[in-house]
Amino acid sequence: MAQPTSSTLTFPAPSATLLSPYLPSTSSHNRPFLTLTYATSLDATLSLTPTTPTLLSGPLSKSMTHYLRAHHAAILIGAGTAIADDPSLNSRLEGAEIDRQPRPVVLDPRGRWAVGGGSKVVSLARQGRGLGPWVMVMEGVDVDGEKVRVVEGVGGAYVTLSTNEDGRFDWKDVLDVLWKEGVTSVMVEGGGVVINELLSPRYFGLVDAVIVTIAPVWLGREGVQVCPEERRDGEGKKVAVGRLRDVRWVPLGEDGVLCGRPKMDE
Ligand SMILES: NC(=O)c1ccc[n+]([C@@H]2O[C@H](COP(=O)([O-])OP(=O)(O)OC[C@H]3O[C@@H](n4cnc5c(N)ncnc54)[C@H](O)[C@@H]3O)[C@@H](O)[C@H]2O)c1
Ligand SMILES: Nc1nc(=O)c(N)c(NC[C@H](O)[C@H](O)[C@H](O)COP(=O)(O)O)[nH]1
Repeated sequence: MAQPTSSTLTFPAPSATLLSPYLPSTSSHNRPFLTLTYATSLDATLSLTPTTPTLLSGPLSKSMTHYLRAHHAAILIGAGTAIADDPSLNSRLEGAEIDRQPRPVVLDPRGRWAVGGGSKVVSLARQGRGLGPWVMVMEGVDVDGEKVRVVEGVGGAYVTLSTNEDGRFDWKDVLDVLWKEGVTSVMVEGGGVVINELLSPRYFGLVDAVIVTIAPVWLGREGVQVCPEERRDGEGKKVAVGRLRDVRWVPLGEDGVLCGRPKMDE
């Protein structure tokens, strides 16, 4: 079988069938269906360091990511990933025309992401191969006018959102903004801060599906690790944060893809 190229990826139908129960369904709770997805090493690490783009997914699981992107209305990342990776945030799946492209959303409360004409996401939007990004910033932050011009020039927007005392958005507010803009599903791709926050006891219940690619490699210390805040019962005893139910393992090349629906332990 031909290896997928970076511009036109295909995802085999039998694998797509295995993933189908985890794809977004009509939301029954007035917020977008939220899929949390990422690739991790055998030591639960997302990247070698916070600023080192690290390819973990093999060709087939990379195609899966683009298949998933084409099945969500939005793709969301934190500013750390936007800065470290200069990601494309579009779907390069064969046949994913502009009407199947997800809306890129970046949580960037302080407006740190240096989004400019040379950013991949902007350049793809200019070519009609992706949508302009929505950048969520905190109230009162002074965003450079040139960045606003570039983002708005490709149909994106800077969106202001209130923060808590730690300068963080409440995920319910983030989802609320997206829902009001007509976004019915969002694929959250990372990075570490975002993933660990969504897996924390406070937000665990917001995640509808988890799809994790596990690559056969160890990255060692100093990487960005998936390790959410601990959870304690009424007596202060440590308990598991939660687990996945309706679990399915999908082998994709040398990677294993774990799918499930999160459930917080009673
Ligand atoms: N393997 C993978 O699947 C994968 C996926 C994504 C990123 N990565 C890697 O992860 C690394 C980056 O991870 P990271 O943890 O440094 O950054 P991150 O992408 O999680 O971004 C963190 C930043 O996002 C913003 N943010 C996140 N949650 C917020 C909230 N609730 N409210 C307000 N702002 C919020 C803040 O600015 C925060 O500093 C990079 O090396 C990248 O390559 C790997
Ligand atoms: N599925 C997956 N496998 C990986 O090995 C890896 N490093 C990421 N990382 C996710 C993160 O969001 C990256 O920034 C985008 O994967 C960049 O990829 P694009 O240019 O958008 O295709 N994701």
